[in-house]
Amino acid sequence: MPRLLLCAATPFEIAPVADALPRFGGDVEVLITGVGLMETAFSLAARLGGNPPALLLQAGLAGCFDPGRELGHTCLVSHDCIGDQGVWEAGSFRSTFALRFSDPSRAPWADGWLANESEVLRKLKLPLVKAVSVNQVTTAPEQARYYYKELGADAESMEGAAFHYAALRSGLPFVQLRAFSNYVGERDKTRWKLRESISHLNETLLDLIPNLLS
Ligand SMILES: O=C(O)c1cccc(C(=O)CC[C@H]2O[C@@H](n3cnc4c(=O)[nH]cnc43)[C@H](O)[C@@H]2O)c1
Repeated sequence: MPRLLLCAATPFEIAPVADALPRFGGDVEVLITGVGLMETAFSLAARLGGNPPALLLQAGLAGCFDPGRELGHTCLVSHDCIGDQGVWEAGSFRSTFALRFSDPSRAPWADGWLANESEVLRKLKLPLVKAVSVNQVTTAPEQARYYYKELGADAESMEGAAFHYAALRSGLPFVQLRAFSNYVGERDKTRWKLRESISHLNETLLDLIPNLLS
């Protein structure tokens, strides 16, 4: 019975670790959730409804908002949220919380965030960042400015919030690990650090997993 569920949106992001699974002797199970919030939420709900593992780990690439941060490096996500659920109106964004469609402090939400308060996160020696999850990869500068400067997010992904939500609703400890593959808004893939970030992500995972299992 696996003790750790390793989730990723695509098989490419975690291929080196998936190939090395036998070294964990059956303790690690891989779940490829698909890209985006909806597929991730459903995959996790379906898997966790059965025989849940003791710990959830999500690994993947992310866009980076901070131009001073070096691409390729890994970080852990302490807080995630849904960035683009709401409306752009008169030049500014109003979330469904701001529109009063729902309560930003109703569990598992805390002030509009899905926070990871797990002890396990603080024990790992990696930078902690806030992240925003989106359905549409950000290209508009005013939208990027809103996520970075107003929300205070450092990272952008398309699955993190669904993972935090499913883990919090299931009451399971969890860790979200991301490697910065690109600066948010950069659409020229030759300027992404795909190879380096996937390789760093997987090296970090191979270090982290034995720690998490010990
Ligand atoms: O083009 C390729 O060869 C390739 C190989 C592996 C992965 C990719 C991806 O594009 C991964 C998409 C995945 O990564 C997250 N991501 C990465 N950058 C961003 C971003 O700027 N904004 C939002 N999400 C980003 C996201 O979670 C996707 O699922 C390509």
